[in-house]
Amino acid sequence: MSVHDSLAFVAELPPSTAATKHPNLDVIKGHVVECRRCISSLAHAVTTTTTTTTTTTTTTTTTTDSNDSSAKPSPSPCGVLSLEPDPDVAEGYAYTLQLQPQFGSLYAAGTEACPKIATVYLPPAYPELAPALRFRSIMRHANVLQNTFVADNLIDYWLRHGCAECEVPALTDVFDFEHASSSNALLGVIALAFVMLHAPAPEPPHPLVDAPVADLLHLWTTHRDQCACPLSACMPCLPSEMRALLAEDNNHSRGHSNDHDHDHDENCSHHHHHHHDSSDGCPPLHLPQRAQELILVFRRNLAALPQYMYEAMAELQYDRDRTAQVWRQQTQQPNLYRPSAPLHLLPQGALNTLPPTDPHHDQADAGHPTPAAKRSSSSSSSSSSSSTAQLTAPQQQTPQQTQQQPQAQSPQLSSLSPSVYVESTMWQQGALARDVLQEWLDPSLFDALCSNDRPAALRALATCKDSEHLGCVFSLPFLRADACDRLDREVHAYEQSSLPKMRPNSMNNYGLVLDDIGLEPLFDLFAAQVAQPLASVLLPETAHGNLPLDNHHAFVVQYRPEQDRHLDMHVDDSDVTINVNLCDAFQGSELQFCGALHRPNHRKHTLTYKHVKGRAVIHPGSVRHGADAITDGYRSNLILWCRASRYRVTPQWRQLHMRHAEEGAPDTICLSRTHDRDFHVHADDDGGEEHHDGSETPAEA
Ligand SMILES: O=C(O)CCC(=O)C(=O)O
Ligand SMILES: [Fe+2]
Repeated sequence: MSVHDSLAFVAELPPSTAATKHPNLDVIKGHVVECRRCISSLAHAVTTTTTTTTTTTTTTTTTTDSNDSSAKPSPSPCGVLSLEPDPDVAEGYAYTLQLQPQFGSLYAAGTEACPKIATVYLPPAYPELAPALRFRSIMRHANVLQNTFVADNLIDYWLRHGCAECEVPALTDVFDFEHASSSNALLGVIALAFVMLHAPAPEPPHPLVDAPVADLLHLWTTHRDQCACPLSACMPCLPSEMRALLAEDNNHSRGHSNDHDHDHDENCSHHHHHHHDSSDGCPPLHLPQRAQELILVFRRNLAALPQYMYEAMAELQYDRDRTAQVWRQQTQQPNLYRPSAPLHLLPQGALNTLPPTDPHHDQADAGHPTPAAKRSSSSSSSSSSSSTAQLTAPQQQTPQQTQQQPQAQSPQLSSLSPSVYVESTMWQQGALARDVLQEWLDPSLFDALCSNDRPAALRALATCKDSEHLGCVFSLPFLRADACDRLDREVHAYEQSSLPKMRPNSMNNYGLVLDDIGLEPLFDLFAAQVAQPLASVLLPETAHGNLPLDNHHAFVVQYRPEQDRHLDMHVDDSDVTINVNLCDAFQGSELQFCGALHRPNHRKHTLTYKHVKGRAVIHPGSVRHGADAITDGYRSNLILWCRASRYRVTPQWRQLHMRHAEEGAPDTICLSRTHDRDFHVHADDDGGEEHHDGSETPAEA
């Protein structure tokens, strides 16, 4: 089945589905079978099975085959579509779509069939949530559009245009998004996801391509000069420059008001590309020649934008994989790197009952060199050409082979040995997870995680730093000192390589995204096995809803007096943040905490924290914080932003993000130069600190 064909699917809904209903919840199960003209059939199928419980549905099915019961689906299903209530979330508030491997996966955008079943978390149909917004949140949580900004109007365009080549109708023709039941809307959105992911090139043009000149100018002149979004990239000159250009012209040609031009433009929309040409009776828009030229360039850039975004998305993933692969061959610390594999959560207490990785392993756990220490202590170099070949070798090994090898290979293990890239099944057995965690974690934390009464042990280990105000910033021993050094060394080594460096966010010029250099699996493990239990024991439910921390962003930040010195006040794009100090030979650079996002105490100071090597601070991402300027030495910290994708689609999460009136004047220390419009009203002085672009934290905007 070609990718093109895979666009088409139809849901065969068992008649029984209408029976099991919650008033807010439509349970749909069906087989996805290969078929063209599918979306409309799907729309019809869903509409007819859900209308019984949906009083608000006014969906008008414009499809012609709505009564055509003879349209038999193909006998060979290519996947299973199952929209079910998420058991972990309040009834009706999340859905899961599962597709069988051969159907491909929303996770595997632009690639061939994904080897595992995809699960996509779908938000509820908030009536007030615009379809574009809803769609974007789905795509974000499906990891499809991460790191890619997609303008709402572009999504609206896709909603309205469908995909002619794929015989996918405009989804707004099929679904009444504004009034549809949740299932209707969600399925429409899923359909749209498929259109987007599989639509053959060329991509639909940016909807602004055909926008009236007056609209383009309005957008342009009201845009922020320093915005780093793709729309800015399309503008051939800064908004302020365009404003100046137009103001200059206004002095010459008064009498052509903008309003008048706008009306005129709407009526003559077919002439957008030729404003200076008034052959059909539309009077010309009076613009300086230079502005007209720039508008044309703007249109051309806009037309290229969707294609550019798709390519950027695919390239991003490709580059990331490639960089990680190259770096893994060069690094002197390969024991940092582990294979990518699905993680199976270990139940509480499981860590201490698991067998060691190596059955012949004669070292006890505590007080002995860890497996990694042993491996690296006997390092000798091997040629990089052989390591290249070896890199892929472990994947062909069976678990038995892997288990039989360590005894024989142990003495010759080099830093480039493939044996460190342990067969992925080892992760699933949990044995490797145990070894890895032991290599990294402070023994007290490791023991607490292994404890039979894990919650009590973790609680005893953590110190609440802000009990008076919030009770949600804790500190605890986290990494072993040698693990801090190992990671810091690795970041330095990588810094010296010529490989591409992704900075953690727009507020940092130094530091490094660790997920990009091959450490993603390691931090998957951290998120699941360490952050998760800590968060559920220490942090209020409002941080993450006690839902799986299934997504993360792992990076290192670095401060030196002559480099990045401080970090402006901000909230993290995380539900739970773990911030571990790797090097504490510094002066200043204290971490300041204020209240949680949109809460009355948002800009009230709550806590000053001084980092200690190996210790972590754990806090909800929504708590405002920032780092004071460093005055001497060097500080580096590992930051793990953990996200619970399923929490972010709940009403509880939305509730948390509702704005509350502030309590009195803000504390100066809590002011954010980049996020507070009233910064200069309250700030004592300008401080002389450099400006940062705060695009890290759009939630504050
Ligand atoms: O410097 C620190 O300890 C905090 C860093 C931080 O908050 C961030 O990178 O989001
Ligand atoms: Fe932060």
